[in-house]
Amino acid sequence: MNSLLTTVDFKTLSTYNPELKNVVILATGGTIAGSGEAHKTLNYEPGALPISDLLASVPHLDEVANCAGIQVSNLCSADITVSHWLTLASIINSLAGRDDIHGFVITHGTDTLDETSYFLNLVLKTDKPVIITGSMRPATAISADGPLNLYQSVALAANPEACGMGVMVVFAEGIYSGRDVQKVNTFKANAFDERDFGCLGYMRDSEAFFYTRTLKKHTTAAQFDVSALSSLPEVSVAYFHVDANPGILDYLATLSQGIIIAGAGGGIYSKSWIDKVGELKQSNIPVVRCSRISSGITLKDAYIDLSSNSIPCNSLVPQKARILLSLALTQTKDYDRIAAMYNEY
Ligand SMILES: NC(=O)C[C@H](N)C(=O)O
Repeated sequence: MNSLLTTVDFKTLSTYNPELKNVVILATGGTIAGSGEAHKTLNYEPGALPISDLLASVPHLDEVANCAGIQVSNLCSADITVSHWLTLASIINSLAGRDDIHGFVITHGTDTLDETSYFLNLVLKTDKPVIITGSMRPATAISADGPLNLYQSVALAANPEACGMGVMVVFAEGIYSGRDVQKVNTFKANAFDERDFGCLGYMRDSEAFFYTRTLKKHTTAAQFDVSALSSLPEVSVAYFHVDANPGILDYLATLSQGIIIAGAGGGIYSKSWIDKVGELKQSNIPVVRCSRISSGITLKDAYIDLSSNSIPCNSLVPQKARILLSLALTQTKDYDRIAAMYNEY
């Protein structure tokens, strides 16, 4: 058993209130734990402050839930690895079985938060709320946005309405699905949105207002089980552009068991890439087509899928299509089965 699990004991909290729900906070780092000069939001150290400081910075948090923190890592989210994902999945899947734990919040850097959200959405085996949040301004900045994001995430994690909704992201008073959330601005505090679909709802103070839910499979309905894995099949992303060298695909094939192409328009690429993708199919390296455009869908297309050599991604962005292909490859290399997953998830 992971030694971090034994540290979760709500009754030892000086503020413990038996009337409230119990929420576990898993801290991974990011700007929400960043430290620097108050007026410099560009130059700071991400992942510098411990979870205890983050919790202490949120007034009235002990009125919405009893919170126990676990420091999983403390780094910039560009340094998150599959090993961190497997650790998060294993901790949450283990703790979710406890009757005295009602929800989870993960604090995370915003730059790869969309990827961690989708991965966990596919591999967690719980209906209990799992909320991911972060901040755009470091904890030490003027008008730091982390404390409100954390306050509202804990409130949502303690809210029974959030059960069974899949992994969600709370950011700048919006509630987003882990499947569709994407970062849409490099520096503004309102940095997240959902591909084409708006958001699931809003947070106002500690109250949640839901308006919609995702129809795609997740958590307890998903078929993926990573509990026995220490790594995932390697999948790389190739970005297509005018006159792109098909040799890139040859190179990626030496590193990868599957390849995602971020194609132009509806996920297309040149004849030289079409030929190369055909060769990859012969070599048993599945290729999934996505678009480098951040909205719309990528479907089967007579021009590009001449002999069904590639699998269209439906509506996932390349970095999320990569996660699904990696998980799919833990079960199959069959093109039809993988294609079905891109419609289900
Ligand atoms: N706003 C942030 O959290 C950005 C930071 N570089 C990270 O992803 O860790």
